[in-house]
Amino acid sequence: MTGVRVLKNYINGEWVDSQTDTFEDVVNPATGEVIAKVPLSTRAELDEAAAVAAEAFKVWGKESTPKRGRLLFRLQNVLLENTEELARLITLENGKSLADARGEVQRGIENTEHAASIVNLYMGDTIANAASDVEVSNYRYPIGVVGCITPFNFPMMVPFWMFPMAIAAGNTVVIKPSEKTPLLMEKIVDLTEQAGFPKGLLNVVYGAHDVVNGILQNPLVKAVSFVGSEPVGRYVYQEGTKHMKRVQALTGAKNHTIVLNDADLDDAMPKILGGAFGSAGQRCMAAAVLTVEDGIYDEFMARFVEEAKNIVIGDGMDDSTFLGPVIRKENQQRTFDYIEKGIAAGATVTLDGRENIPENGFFVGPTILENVTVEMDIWKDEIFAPFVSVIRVKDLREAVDVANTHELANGACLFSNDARSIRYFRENIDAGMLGINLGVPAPIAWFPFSGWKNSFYGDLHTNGKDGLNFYTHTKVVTAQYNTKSF
Ligand SMILES: NC(=O)c1ccc[n+]([C@@H]2O[C@H](COP(=O)([O-])OP(=O)(O)OC[C@H]3O[C@@H](n4cnc5c(N)ncnc54)[C@H](O)[C@@H]3O)[C@@H](O)[C@H]2O)c1
Repeated sequence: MTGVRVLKNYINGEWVDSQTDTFEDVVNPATGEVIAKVPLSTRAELDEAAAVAAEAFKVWGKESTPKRGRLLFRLQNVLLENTEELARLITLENGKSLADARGEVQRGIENTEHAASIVNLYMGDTIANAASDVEVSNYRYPIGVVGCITPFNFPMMVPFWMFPMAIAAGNTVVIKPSEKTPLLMEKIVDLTEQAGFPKGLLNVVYGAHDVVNGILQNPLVKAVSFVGSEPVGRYVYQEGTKHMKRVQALTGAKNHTIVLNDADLDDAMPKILGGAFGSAGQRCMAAAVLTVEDGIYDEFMARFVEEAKNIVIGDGMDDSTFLGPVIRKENQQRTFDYIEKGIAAGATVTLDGRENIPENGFFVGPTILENVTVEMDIWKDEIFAPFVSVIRVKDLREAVDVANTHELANGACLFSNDARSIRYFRENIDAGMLGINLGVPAPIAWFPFSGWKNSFYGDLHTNGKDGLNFYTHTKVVTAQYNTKSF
């Protein structure tokens, strides 16, 4: 393993070599070049990280809420000083354009700010007069060690949905970033050290199935926050709850974007292109299916295809790039296979992502298939690539029915300026995150984020006040003070 840097676990404030004999390549998807090796940490290393975090919790769990908030505000400041370096690191290992990476960094910073702010406001509630002379208070306490498992597609934003809020609430953390994008977490750890994080507060191990099982089965881990694909999220939820953990699992998506006859195409077009092809379609809010109303279909498609053809493909490091690569060669091949599956099932390829792509790296051009039906795999499966399935619908009702047929109901978008249509959409669509005249509604730290049906398993969502609730448990104290005798 000469020449390529090998990442280390981060346990109790120290970088330590993994004793594993299994490593994976960290690859720049724009070039195929191996840029580092990541260990698949052993179960013993995970257990050690959990034990260290449990020890650190004995102190951190008793710290005052202002102190916890201040630590996170310090982290926020350090992050603000390093935004460009963070964005470049995201692009290097994930492939997304620098513009997308910069946006991701901002959202991570906002999540830190939100966690730091909210913790002093929402750690309990009181009813002063619940009954005659009776006061009821709901006190919130941290739950202990939190396990965080994150995906490759948002190596900064998703960890920041989790660990700042967990730490603000008084917990300690073992985080396992995706083995495909581990470099960003290494940088984040450096920044937490600069911010003054105490030893053991945040620990990092790597790997996939074995180490995730370690997190799910270790009795010291009290809650698990997962974001990733549906099959893995389902497993994490089932295995975690089997081991009596509190689990939230945000999983896959197949978001439908509805374009109605009255849509303002000048406004809608760049947003839909961004939703479909931004971050190479590797977003849980990607516009994977377009349902377009009959009356505007031809005009919309003519413009959409023409503009998709003009998208600049290349290394995300180049500021002019709009569409970077997908994460791995297998993902590229899998996407090409879906084009063939679509053709075999009767769909029409309007724009073929196998054509006009750079030779090196794992690129897929903007891909558009028409005449798609809900029986086809290209509609059913989350392809997670710059691949759009288009369905012509007769009206909004049909569009909503199509979207509601899908089990991966993370988000949905509507392009219309008609108030009645907007209300019908909002009231009848079965999805968690809605965009009105927006291609992709970005997660906002101050609001919950999660989908419906199989896009989310668990009870309490990420972000917003729900985030704090997930990382705490309550003591409700009912007290009678007998003040009547005063
Ligand atoms: N709902 C959301 O908010 C949201 C946000 C971001 C990403 N996602 C989803 O994440 C997916 C893309 O990320 P990904 O490809 O990294 O997901 P993934 O499910 O392959 O991996 C997610 C995490 O699980 C681990 N993992 C992988 N295989 C495992 C296994 N067999 N057992 C245990 N752990 C395993 C990975 O190491 C990683 O840390 C997409 O499905 C996307 O929709 C969802």
